[in-house]
Amino acid sequence: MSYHRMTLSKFLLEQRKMGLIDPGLGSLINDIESACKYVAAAVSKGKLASHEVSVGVNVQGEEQKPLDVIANEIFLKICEQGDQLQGMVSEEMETPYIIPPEHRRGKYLLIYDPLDGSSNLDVNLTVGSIFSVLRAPEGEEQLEEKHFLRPGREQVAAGFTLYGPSVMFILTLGNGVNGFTLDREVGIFTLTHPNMQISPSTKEFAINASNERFWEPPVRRYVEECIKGKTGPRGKDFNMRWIASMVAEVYRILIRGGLFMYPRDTKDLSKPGRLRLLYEANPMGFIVEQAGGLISTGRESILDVVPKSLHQRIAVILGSKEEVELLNRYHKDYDSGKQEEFESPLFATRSLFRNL
Ligand SMILES: O=P(O)(O)OC[C@H]1O[C@](O)(COP(=O)(O)O)[C@@H](O)[C@@H]1O
Ligand SMILES: [Mg+2]
Ligand SMILES: [Mg+2]
Repeated sequence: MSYHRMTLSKFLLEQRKMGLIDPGLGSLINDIESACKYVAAAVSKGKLASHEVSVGVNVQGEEQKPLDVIANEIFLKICEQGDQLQGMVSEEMETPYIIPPEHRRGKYLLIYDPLDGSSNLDVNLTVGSIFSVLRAPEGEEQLEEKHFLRPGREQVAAGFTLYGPSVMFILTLGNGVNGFTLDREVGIFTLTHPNMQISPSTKEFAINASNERFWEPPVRRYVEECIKGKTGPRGKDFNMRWIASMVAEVYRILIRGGLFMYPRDTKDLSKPGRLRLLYEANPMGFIVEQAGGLISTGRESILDVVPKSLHQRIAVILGSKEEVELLNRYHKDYDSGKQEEFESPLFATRSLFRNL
C-alpha cells in the first residue's frame, strides 16, 4: 500500500504553499493527471478500447492508431473543462484548439503528444503522453498560432507519463524532476522517485541504427567510437538500446543515465529530424536539463530554438551531460573542417557495422 507516501495532489499543494507555483498551474497539473489516468485505462484495454473510433492520417502524414485519437480526445475534454487554459496544441491536430469563451478563464497554454511511441501499441510495449505548459499571452484579444511558437526555455512545467508495467507521471515545475507511480487500486499517483538526477557519464547509447547510411559524420564518428569499446578511443565498452518510444528511452536515462539521439540525417532533406520540437523535444529537454542532463541538436541547445511552426521537426541529442558535450564537440569539429577523416568519400561508403 502507498498511503504513507506523498500524493501528487499533496505535492502540488506544497509547491503552492512555498510560492513556487500559482493555484492555476496546480489545478492544470491536476487536470493533466486526470487525463493521463483515463489514457492509462484506455491503453491497458488494448484492442478492447479501439472499436468505433475513426482514424485517419495526421498532419505529419502518419497513420493514426485508434488510441492516438482516443488519448487526444481525453486530453481535450478534461483540460478544457478544468478552466485553466486559453488553448491547446496537439500532435494529432493540425491547428491550435482555442478554448470556447465559457471555459477560457485560465492563464496557460498546453502543448501535448497524447500518445508517444504509438507504433509500439500493436506489440504491447511501453507508450506514454508528453506535455508542455506555457504562460498564455496577456491582454491578447485573439489567441493565435504564433502564441504557441515560443522557445522551450519559456516552459513553466513539463512532464510525461509511462503506460508500462507500472503507470508513472514524471514532472518538472522548473525546480527539479519528480516521479510518481500510480497505485492502480486506489487511483492515486504517489511520489516514488523524488529529485531524479541523470548521471553525467554513461556506457549506454540509443539510436535507430537502420538510419546509419543517412547520418552526418559527427554522429557516425560517435557511434563508431562507442562500438569499438575498450579497444577504441573511448576505452570502455558500451551497450546499445532502441525502444522506439521516446518516453521509455528518457525514463531509462533518468534512472541509469545514457544517451538518446534521433539526429539530423539525409533520409528526407525536407525534415531536419524525426521528432517534433514543441511537444517532444522541448518538454523532454526541460525535464532532462532539470535533472542535470543536456539536450542539443548537436549545434545548439534545443531549449533556445525559436519555433517556426507548430509541427516543426528537429534533431535531438539528449541525456548524460558528458556524452552530449562530446557530440556537440564532434559537430563543431566537423563544421569547422577539423574532422577531415570523416569527410573522406571512403568513410561515407563504409558501414559501421561491417568493417570494424
Ligand atoms: O520508428 P522510429 O523511426 O525508430 O522512431 C521512433 C520514434 O518515434 C516516436 O515514436 C514518435 O512519436 P509518436 O508515436 O508520437 O509519433 C518516438 O517516440 C520514437 O523515439
Ligand atoms: Mg511522439
Ligand atoms: Mg504521438
